[in-house]
Amino acid sequence: MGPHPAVAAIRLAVRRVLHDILNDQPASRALAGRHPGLTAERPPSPLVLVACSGGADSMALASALAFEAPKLGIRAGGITVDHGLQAGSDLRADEVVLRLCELGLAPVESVAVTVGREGGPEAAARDARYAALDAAAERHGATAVLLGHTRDDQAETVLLGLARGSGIRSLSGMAAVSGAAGRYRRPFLQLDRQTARKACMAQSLPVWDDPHNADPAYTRSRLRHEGLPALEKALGKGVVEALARTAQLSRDDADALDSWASQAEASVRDATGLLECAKLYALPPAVRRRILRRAAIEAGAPAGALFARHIEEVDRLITGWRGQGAINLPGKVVAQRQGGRLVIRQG
Ligand SMILES: Nc1ncnc2c1ncn2[C@@H]1O[C@H](COP(=O)(O)OP(=O)(O)OP(=O)(O)O)[C@@H](O)[C@H]1O
Repeated sequence: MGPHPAVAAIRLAVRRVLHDILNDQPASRALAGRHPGLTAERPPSPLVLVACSGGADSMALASALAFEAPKLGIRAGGITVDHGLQAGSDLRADEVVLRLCELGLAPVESVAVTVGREGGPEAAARDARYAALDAAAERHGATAVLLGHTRDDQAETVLLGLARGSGIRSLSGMAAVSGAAGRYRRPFLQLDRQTARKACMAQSLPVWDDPHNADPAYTRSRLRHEGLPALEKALGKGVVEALARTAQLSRDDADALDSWASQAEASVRDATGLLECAKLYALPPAVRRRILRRAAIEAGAPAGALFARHIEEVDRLITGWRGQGAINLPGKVVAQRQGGRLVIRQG
């Protein structure tokens, strides 16, 4: 008898990503060159880490990694991050370490982090977590780190972007591959949360439900427990899948527009490198605003603080010129129109 369908599904998702990781590896000769002790025939086997919170998604991911990696000659380890936000979180992290070891993963490590305040509690925890995962990947020489985001997480991310009124880049949600040198991989992005949970049950894997996930103080939690169920009730069950598809389509569109903007940028600068308003005016708004955004960031505006309304205001210097004064942007950056040129610089 084959494995439970949910277990088969999580394993297949992980197997595909492991194949991608192997295909993305530099040729064995190049590897052996960097490790002089090794011959071209025997490159070191790559290490893939799973980032595991102990929740159903990442426990399912860990179990599938432990099952699939050895068959492909890949070493599989795990990292759990202790955010220190709840009493006893250190004990919980120890428990996750134990479970990952029981799955046969090695190395397994728990990393304690200090969560700051910047950007709110969710963003601060995320920043601290990724910094710790990056450091762990470097320390262990890992080729990749797997994250347990599911299709449901993707749908939530798309909805949050939609509600913020930001552009298609934010509707494109999370990438299947991201981070430095494509370090982060999300094998479950096409898989629903229920499947991950069922796979844990079928394998008798104990899972931990993060109370934050159910805490109505968190926007994402409200969306998960109230927003999406209401949408499903109104629009039908396929809404999560459709939102995930929206993410993929938006990503392709956003990539195309970004590359259009990169190409167009050179053609709208004068000999001294300043942006020419008439040439900017002739561009489609989506391309023009991308160029403006990039120029503002280049001048020193922090990307995270630069919102659509800022760029719209700068855009009005081009499309609605009536002698406006300088526009202040985050990071003490100032945009102003001077004799048919747009000057964006730190003031
Ligand atoms: N404390 C942690 N330690 C290590 N990795 C984590 C931690 N928290 C989250 N992650 C990683 O980030 C992914 C997404 O986390 P998030 O908290 O958004 O989702 P989740 O629904 O709680 O996931 P899970 O069910 O796996 O806990 C997780 O699947 C896991 O890979």
